Amino acid sequence: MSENQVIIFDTTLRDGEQSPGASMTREEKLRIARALEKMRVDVIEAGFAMASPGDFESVKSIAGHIKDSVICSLARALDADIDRAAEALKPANSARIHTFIATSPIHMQYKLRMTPEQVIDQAVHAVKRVRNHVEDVEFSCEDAGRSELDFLCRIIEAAINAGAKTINIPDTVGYAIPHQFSETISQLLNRIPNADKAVFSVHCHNDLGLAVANSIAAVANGARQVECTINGLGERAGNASLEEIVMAIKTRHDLLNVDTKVDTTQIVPTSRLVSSITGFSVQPNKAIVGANAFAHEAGIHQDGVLKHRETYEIMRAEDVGWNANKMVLGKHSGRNAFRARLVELGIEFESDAELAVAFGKFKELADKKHEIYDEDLQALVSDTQHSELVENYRLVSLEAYSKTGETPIAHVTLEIDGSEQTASEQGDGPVDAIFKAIEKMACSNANLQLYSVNAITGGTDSQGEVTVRLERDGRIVNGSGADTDIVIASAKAYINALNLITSDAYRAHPQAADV
Ligand SMILES: CC(=O)SCCNC(=O)CCNC(=O)[C@H](O)C(C)(C)COP(=O)(O)OP(=O)(O)OC[C@H]1O[C@@H](n2cnc3c(N)ncnc32)[C@H](O)[C@@H]1OP(=O)(O)O
Ligand SMILES: CC(C)C(=O)C(=O)O
Ligand SMILES: [Mg+2]
Repeated sequence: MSENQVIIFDTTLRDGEQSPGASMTREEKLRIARALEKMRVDVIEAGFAMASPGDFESVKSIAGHIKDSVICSLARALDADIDRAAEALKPANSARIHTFIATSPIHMQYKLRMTPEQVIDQAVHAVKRVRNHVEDVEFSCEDAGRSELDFLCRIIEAAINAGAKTINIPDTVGYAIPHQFSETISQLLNRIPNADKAVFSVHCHNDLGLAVANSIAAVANGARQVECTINGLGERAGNASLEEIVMAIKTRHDLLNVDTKVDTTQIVPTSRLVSSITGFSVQPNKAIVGANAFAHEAGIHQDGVLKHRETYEIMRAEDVGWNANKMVLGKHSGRNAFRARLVELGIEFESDAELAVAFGKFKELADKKHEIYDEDLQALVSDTQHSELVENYRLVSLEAYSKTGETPIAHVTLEIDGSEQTASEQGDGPVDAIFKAIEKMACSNANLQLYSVNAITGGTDSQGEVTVRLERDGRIVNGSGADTDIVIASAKAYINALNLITSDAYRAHPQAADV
């Protein structure tokens, strides 16, 4: 292995599963292990064989099916744990046993109730026991982040002499700070006489939100294995997230000068798999795999990205498994992104003035809705492009009232040929009452043939698009109206149909009447 390669040790199936509520079945673990293998993760910690018969079977099953990654089981520094791990790993192509014991004063005194000398003896015994089963021994100093440096040097030297090939330095409770943690790694590598006989690894927790920063600081100072989990799943605030570690190493190769073997295009599919199996959703602003990680809504950013992607992106969405980056149209978007999206949808404006009108309507809509979808744009543009239509009827205001047990009533004010009129009507529902009130003023004698409502997009803040079909003297028109308020959308659609059916242009070209 090149000295510039960082081994990616995934512990989603062991430490990730220790996250309360994240327990997985054997089949689920196997699916995730297959995804990790496809991603070319070097080592998969498949479980803790001693923990339960189910975990034993999971480790065994993964060991039997996964051939391209090393399969590992955790074991306390106890013969029974180590033998159980070895049993579960029998079917593996390449097996590793990861044995550990706590080395911090607080853990040794209160949890293990052992002296430091006893802990060293037990660690050495455990490493030797593992060596009776497999060559590939990993030894961890649990709570190394709060352990004394001199003691770490002593126990690690002894563990390497006993046959440990990987020495893991966990920051078990997420206590470390990057510059301090990197100093610890440097000191260990410099002071332990046989340090060159083992790969130094780190395993950081995220209690202070520093798991990735600490891991990267350690890599910069000589650590060559990082233990991490998909989506940062793990005990309490989680472990260092695999996707962040791998992409930091890839993106800042200029600074770190190391590589991993990971196929980064598998990151997003694997993240989704872990999220769907555990039910732990990924927050939208999560680095790399969050829904917004490659999305831009701000007009200035969108403009920059459209002109030159790297102005606001340090990675390519496609490199981590997204289809592409995303321009989200919303209230912070600008004209350039608006126009670009419309061009993609095959919609072009004849003049800048027409674009300006549509953009104005878009901003009004964006103030009411979180996100504007393609269907919203299509409805909005079709509204704008029919604006050459002579508007004999214009909605000024409406009020609709409905209450259980009472007949709905609507008060509508229209501008008809320039002057305002108001009418009130009752109906079977608020929409029926509105249509009756409009008809009372318009006296179009048109027949309502169709009324349909579509939620343009999902969510209760979605725009409703209403279609109203009117017929008069054999002429049929479809009017449409869109609004976040479905009752207003209905009135707009009816009035649009009235304008169409009374328009000379449409009278001259009846085939244009369907919009
Ligand atoms: C930092 C980490 O993530 S460490 C891994 C944590 N993961 C887990 O604990 C998940 C799986 N664990 C389990 O299923 C159970 O705890 C088991 C099966 C391992 C052990 O269960 P039990 O035998 O009932 O013991 P229990 O969990 O109550 O206590 C742990 C015992 O292990 C001892 N112990 C803890 N770590 C080690 C170690 N590395 N080496 C040796 N003994 C240890 C404790 O001192 C305690 O011993 P005691 O019973 O003599 O006081
Ligand atoms: C078992 C060890 C490596 C661990 O998970 C930790 O210390 O956090
Ligand atoms: Mg851990």
